[in-house]
Amino acid sequence: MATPTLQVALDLLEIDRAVEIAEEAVRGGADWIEAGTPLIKSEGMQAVRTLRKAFPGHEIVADMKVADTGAVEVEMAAKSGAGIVCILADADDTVIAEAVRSARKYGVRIMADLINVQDPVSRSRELEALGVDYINAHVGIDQQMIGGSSLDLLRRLAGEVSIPIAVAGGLDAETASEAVAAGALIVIVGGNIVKAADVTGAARRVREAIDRPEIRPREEESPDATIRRLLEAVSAPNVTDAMHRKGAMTGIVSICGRVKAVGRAVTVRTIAGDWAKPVEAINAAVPGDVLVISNDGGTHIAPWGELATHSARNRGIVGIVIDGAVRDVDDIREMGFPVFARGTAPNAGEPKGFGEINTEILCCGQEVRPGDWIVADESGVVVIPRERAYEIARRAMEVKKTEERIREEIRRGKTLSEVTELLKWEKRH
Ligand SMILES: O=C(CO)[C@H](O)[C@H](O)COP(=O)(O)O
Repeated sequence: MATPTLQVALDLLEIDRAVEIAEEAVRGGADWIEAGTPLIKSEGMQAVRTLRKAFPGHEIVADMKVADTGAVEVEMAAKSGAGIVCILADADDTVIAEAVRSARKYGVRIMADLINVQDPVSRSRELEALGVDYINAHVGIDQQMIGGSSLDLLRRLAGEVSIPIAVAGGLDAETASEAVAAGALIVIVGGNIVKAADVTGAARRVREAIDRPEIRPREEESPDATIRRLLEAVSAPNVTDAMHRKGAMTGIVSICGRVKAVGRAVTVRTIAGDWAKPVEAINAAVPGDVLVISNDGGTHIAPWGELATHSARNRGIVGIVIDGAVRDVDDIREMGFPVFARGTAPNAGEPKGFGEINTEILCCGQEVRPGDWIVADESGVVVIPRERAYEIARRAMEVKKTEERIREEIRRGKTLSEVTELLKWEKRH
């Protein structure tokens, strides 16, 4: 069996960082170096030229995702030093044919990216007939966030074409190994190498895994369990970043300091000083839920205290969020239970029974529906609409991973604005 090729995809915006990361990835065993589409869009063909110069002994892949003007775009990449140029498999046959003619003229190869192709098997056969050199079974980053799997796509292609098959899309050491076992000859890894603090270590793990391909039995996980696992691993700031800075409640703080709550919302609407519905809602919850109480934002009278907290904890509720006040703060702090509130007040009011359980509510400026996901930590409380929970959990994990590499570069001595090239990316008016 041929040794599989490891291609590291530099999906970054800054060429200097890309070169540094590529050097580390090569030390870990990367063979081919890809100028990722974002890097090419940010830096232009200069990205390809710089990589060509920095890595004279390595194949440079230009992920142009060519959709039109096949000849000229392949020529640009070839003249800048790419040995392989990526085009969109979905492009019209005229574009593919022109790209192939140009590739033959300039001595480079063409990789066709199957991203978003409706019938990948028959399109791959057509591409082979058109002279494409490699097929890339690729599920894009946005598609991965809603559960798209490049391994599933790859398995559909196995044995259908005779040109080499590459695979890309969210691969890590384990899935890369499975991909080779399923027939991939080129394994393309982006985020799970380039976002790691230890890029060399991450590349080495993938290298070792693809050199010993195997299919490991995978434990099935329910969608809710996946969402919870991911959200428990990220912070409330990671989540709001993933939601384009949306979803955060305002004017609410953690009563117990460094605690965290992740769960589906059981919602309660009541009036200030009426603690009947909040306490009744404990019975409506299942283990793992978070109670979210809209209490008219009143901070002079508390609908929640230590006995309710005690009862909620017994029920398996993992957190309380109150658009209002809480009391018995000393006892709750001793319990270390995640309670988030606008403020504190010693008086409790009366159990009158106004309001409703599990209807849409407005809590600290955010709409919350029953079953929406809540992530609350010392930075604040964020609401994730239930229908986007899987996607946002995946995206929040990507935010966290991106920060790992930035943190590492700051640790090595760069300032944050240097790492992110802040001045360059200020919005132009
Ligand atoms: O082409 C790409 C995105 O369009 C990426 O380079 C490719 O998906 C590999 O990156 P990752 O491993 O992060 O998915």
